[in-house]
Amino acid sequence: MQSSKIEVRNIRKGFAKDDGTALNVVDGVSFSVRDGEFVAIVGPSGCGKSTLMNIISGFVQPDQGAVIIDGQPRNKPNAKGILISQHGSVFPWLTVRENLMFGLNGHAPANKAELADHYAAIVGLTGFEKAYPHELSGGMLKRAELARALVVKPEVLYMDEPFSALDALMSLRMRNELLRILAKERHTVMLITHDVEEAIHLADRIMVLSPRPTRIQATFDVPFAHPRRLSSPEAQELRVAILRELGVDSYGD
Ligand SMILES: Nc1ncnc2c1ncn2[C@@H]1O[C@H](COP(=O)(O)OP(=O)(O)OP(=O)(O)O)[C@@H](O)[C@H]1O
Repeated sequence: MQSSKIEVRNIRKGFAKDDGTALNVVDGVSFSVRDGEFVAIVGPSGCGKSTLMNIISGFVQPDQGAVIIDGQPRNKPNAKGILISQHGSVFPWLTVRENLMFGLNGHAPANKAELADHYAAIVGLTGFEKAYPHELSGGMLKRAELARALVVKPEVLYMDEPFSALDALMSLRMRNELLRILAKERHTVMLITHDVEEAIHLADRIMVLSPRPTRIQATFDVPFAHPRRLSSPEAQELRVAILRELGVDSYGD
């Protein structure tokens, strides 16, 4: 039997509104993620996806419920799980290499630099190790973010709309890059995305969240081997089924 890497148990979360009433956001969400599994979460805008991800990665405390990682309750972030958010997290005052070295404790400085350059190379940033974030294009910045997350060898990668700021072509390139890296270095991944196609391209399983207060409305396995052909009838059928759950009629199916 495969072990559970992440267990999310009946999470509930609300926020206090200015008028003193409560905004109920997450309304009893439970699921588990296997070690090495890639799970994508899609849901309507504002339903509570980021709140749920922030709770699972330990940045926000739930009002009720628990997150269990490797059998241990999780209530604060740690280096075993890295969150890549849509806002980005590289330090603008550090170079690419320095950003990558930042999270590496317990290594000699020369080893840190070597590791940093290795991961810069993995994401295709060779030659830009000494560049500052403002000198990079949007796509390169996302690569730097990804390298910064991977260099600490996280057991879990939490990705909240990581490629949403990129144009369609660059986003597709980044997905392929991510799949290439994951084929070499297996991580457990949780991805939040608006993009159903992105979820079908990348994930082993896709959970559809309901509108706020959110619950899991449907779960779909993605049983297609990589590399995936998103234009295949099976992938298109899955896309239509997921969009239907999201209340969107798709044409051309
Ligand atoms: N710290 C907070 N304080 C008050 N309200 C919050 C807080 N964080 C989130 N919310 C509210 O919770 C709801 C869900 O927000 P959240 O960002 O989790 O949704 P989302 O599904 O990720 O949205 P989007 O699809 O637009 O990225 C929103 O109505 C938001 O205003």
